Amino acid sequence: MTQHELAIETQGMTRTFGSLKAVNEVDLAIPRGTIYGFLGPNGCGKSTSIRMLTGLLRPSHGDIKVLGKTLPGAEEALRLRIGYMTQKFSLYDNLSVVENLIFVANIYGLAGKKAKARIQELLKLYDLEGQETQMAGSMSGGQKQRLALAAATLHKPELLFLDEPTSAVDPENRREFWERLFDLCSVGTTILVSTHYMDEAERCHGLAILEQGEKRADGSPQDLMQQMDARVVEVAGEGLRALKQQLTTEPNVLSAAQIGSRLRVLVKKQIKEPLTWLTPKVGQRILTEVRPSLEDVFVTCTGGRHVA
Ligand SMILES: Nc1ncnc2c1ncn2[C@@H]1O[C@H](COP(=O)(O)OP(=O)(O)OP(=O)(O)O)[C@@H](O)[C@H]1O
Repeated sequence: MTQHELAIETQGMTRTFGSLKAVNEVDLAIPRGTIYGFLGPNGCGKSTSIRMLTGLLRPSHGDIKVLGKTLPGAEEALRLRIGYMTQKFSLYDNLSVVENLIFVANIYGLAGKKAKARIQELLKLYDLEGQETQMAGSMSGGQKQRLALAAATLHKPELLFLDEPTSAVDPENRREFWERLFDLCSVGTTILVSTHYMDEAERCHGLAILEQGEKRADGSPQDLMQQMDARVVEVAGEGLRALKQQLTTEPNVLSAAQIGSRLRVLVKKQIKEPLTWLTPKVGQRILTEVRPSLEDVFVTCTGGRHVA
């Protein structure tokens, strides 16, 4: 892939805080026009990575190219080309919906008729008509999120960074939000979104699994599931809590987690016949090999240390 087709390219991107390596030697190659996810638990370095890629934080070392420009150095040139929606609602609670949007428009040098027209367009697009004069602080989580997305995209950025954008909204609003992201993507916007939700990560074209500042895996959700280093077996029957305790002591079992009335067991790939291998360990219970999920990939990549 040529450089022009990549929205983001990093080699060895690293950021330390004292002795802590918050982001450690991360390589990325994110194609333009895609939705790319950072999946990982709290503290794995998602926000720190995004802050470096937006030019807000200097890397300790490593090469970063965003929309073909080198960071640090091109912050000002990139300012109008990228959008950033932070983890916390970053607009003014005591300004109205329209006042917030006018404020953001001014930051991007948009005023007068042009600003007014763009704001009207956004109010319609993000379902905020009728709420123009409402104080942002009094809006629901879903409405605030739509307003924040309107603000982050007001200047029609080519590249949009979203840091855990849906942590404060319910499943229905999350779903709707993702539909909006695909609308933006369909008109050419590249989106980098961080999340700790598996279902969100599964919607991305590509994703990186991050843990303790390091990239553990990278690829499309489908490829990651297919190439996983473990096989998945579900066990149905009695006494699953005790069985779980027993199986997690096995070195070849990466994890065993109960899902309803079944125990989902991840067996290392070096065991060629997981069903045969497990049979003597589970007594009369019923075994079925099932297809991996992204959550299984995540657990496998992180060595079973994190169970979402
Ligand atoms: N300015 C800072 N000074 C010191 N340590 C920091 C700073 N910013 C981040 N860290 C540390 O770097 C690590 C990565 O933090 P980061 O915020 O990037 O994680 P995250 O994956 O975004 O998690 P979360 O979702 O909880 O924000 C954490 O251990 C955090 O405490």
